[in-house]
Amino acid sequence: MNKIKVIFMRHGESEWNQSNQFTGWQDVLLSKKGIQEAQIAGKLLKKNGFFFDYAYTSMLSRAIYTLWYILKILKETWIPIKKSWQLNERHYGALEGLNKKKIRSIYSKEQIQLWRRSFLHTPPALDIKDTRYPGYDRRYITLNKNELPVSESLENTYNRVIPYWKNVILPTIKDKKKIIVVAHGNSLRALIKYLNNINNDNIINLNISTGAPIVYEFSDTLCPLNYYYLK
Ligand SMILES: O=C(O)[C@@H](CO)OP(=O)(O)O
Repeated sequence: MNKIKVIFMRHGESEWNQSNQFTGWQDVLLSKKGIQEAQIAGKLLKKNGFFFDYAYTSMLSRAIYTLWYILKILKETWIPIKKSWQLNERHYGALEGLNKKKIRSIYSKEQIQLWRRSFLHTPPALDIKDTRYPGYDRRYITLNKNELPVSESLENTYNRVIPYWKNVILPTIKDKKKIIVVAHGNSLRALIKYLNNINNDNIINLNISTGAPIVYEFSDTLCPLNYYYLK
């Protein structure tokens, strides 16, 4: 059986990963370590003979820059790159910008863990008058009000990522194109939940590392088989 390999990758470490702040849709840059992770990932992909016809990423700089570093190393900066808000990190609502450890003085560790890793719990919402509301960001100008989040559970994230996977990414794979998807911890958790049929209780245990390429293998009829981190 001829396996189809698709690369999924979470962006390299961001400045806010480093300072331990909730990030979500806030557009922060890669840290120095994050840039190195992206470059190492590019070299690893090159060494393992990967090449791409098409790339997918989010509207957020940390994912876009990660992809650029990889494509630069592969000498494939010329391939089409499709950037979409559906691949963005989950919106972290009013938590965006706050320190993940410091909020333990306000909320219990268990509550924070449910917001961060459960499927159904939604972090406290942003007020739409808040300057962090994505409606004020020009890059989301084409989104209607229902699509602009004020906070998202993993379920809400899943509900935008999976239709995008089915309607946009999958047809490209069916068309025999080699693809790479550079996205975020929670948009990728949603995607892997779907592909691996992980139930709502078990998804709490799935974490995705920064800057590490994941090889996802599909059968020639596009049935999800398994995945592993490229070593
Ligand atoms: O802050 C975020 O946007 C994400 C990813 O860094 O955090 P978490 O690991 O809590 O989902």
